[in-house]
Amino acid sequence: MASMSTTEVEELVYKLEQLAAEDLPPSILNDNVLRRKLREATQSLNTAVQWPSDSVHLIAYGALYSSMARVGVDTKTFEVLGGSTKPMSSEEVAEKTGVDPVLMKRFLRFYQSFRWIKETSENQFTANNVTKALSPPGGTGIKYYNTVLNPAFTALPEYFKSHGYKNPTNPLDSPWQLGYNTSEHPFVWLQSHPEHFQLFMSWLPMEREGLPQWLDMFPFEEHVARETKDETVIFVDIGSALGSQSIALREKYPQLKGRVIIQDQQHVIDAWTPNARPGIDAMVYNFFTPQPVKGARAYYMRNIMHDHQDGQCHEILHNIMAAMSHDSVLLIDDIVLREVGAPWRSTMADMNLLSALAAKERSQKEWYALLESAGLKILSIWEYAAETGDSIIVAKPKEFV
Ligand SMILES: C[S@@+](CC[C@H](N)C(=O)[O-])C[C@H]1O[C@@H](n2cnc3c(N)ncnc32)[C@H](O)[C@@H]1O
Repeated sequence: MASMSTTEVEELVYKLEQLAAEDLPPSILNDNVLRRKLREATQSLNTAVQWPSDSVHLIAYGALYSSMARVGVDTKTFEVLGGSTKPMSSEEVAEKTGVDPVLMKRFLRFYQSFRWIKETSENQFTANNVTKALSPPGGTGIKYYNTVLNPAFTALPEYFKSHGYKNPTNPLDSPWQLGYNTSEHPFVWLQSHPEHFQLFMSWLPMEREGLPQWLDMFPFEEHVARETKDETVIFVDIGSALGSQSIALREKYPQLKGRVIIQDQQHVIDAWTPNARPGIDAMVYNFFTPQPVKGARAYYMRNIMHDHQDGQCHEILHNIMAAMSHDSVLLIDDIVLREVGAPWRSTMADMNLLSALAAKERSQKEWYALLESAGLKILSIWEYAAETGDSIIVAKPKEFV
């Protein structure tokens, strides 16, 4: 253990306070590695200095954070503060949001204590990076988790107790069904709950906001789309939702020749239609049935495999493999869990999948085992966001390698 004198620790505290007093400089914010190191080091230190009752309170109040964030989003408190160029008093925020001034004062006191907003002097508040993250469009994430997933999260203890602490593998008997008192699969349930479906669709494209994206790193044109013609199908986005990654691909390579196709269930394609983009074709398709688009350059799935157990993944993969040609690659965009020291963003995602779909994130070993057993060979894995372990897994049927 590094030994530091009391004076050295005081100097460190002073330096950290200086650093935190203003917005961090671009030299830190734009350096992903340095930024992550600082985040992790301060988090470890923060944990190490907690008194026992701090730890209990910070963890036990989890439900309150979610609810209070939701209140701030619903009342537009974060948005109002984020939109102001100067600090505001609680009365001013109350007037703009229509909240009782006494209540607003209590809200703002709470938010500043957790550093979701900044208190510049007595009764003067301003936005910080967290306030901005909770303002539109990011506040959608708060609504999504608070509305759609909290019932499943809340059901976890009772679910595990009543299921003998066995690893859930049946998507029709997961914490979701207990929390919602339903027997339906979540993807079916969402079809008859428009508010929840809308939140799901809105949140998906924003989930990785601020982190590096796969197209920043993966050389798509060089690896997948060389010498294409107008009629070449270059990208089939299977289970695309509203096509965020197909849109990103078109924006990154506006000159690229060839067709981009999104595929999803009927109600999702219906939601896409009013916002359809040129250069992207939409198709209703159930990935448990034979893939109708043959010989595409890339079959891409983001966050699809992680929604399913291995048996269902095999079905989906075999449907794709039967459509692939020598020139085709499979691109799986999912988390590859680190064997040691998995980051919290990836373990949260894993518990989220467990709660909603009795599904899971996979480690590198699990990915190799899954794809090998389906008859695929992994050619490479490109980790593009160390914060989450998000990666592109490039694979081909063994007979084409
Ligand atoms: C977790 S979302 C991922 C969406 C998108 N790929 C993304 O990363 O933003 C899963 C998607 O799979 C779609 N889906 C679920 N079951 C499907 C099926 N049987 N056939 C086609 N799509 C399906 C859902 O409608 C949803 O859009």
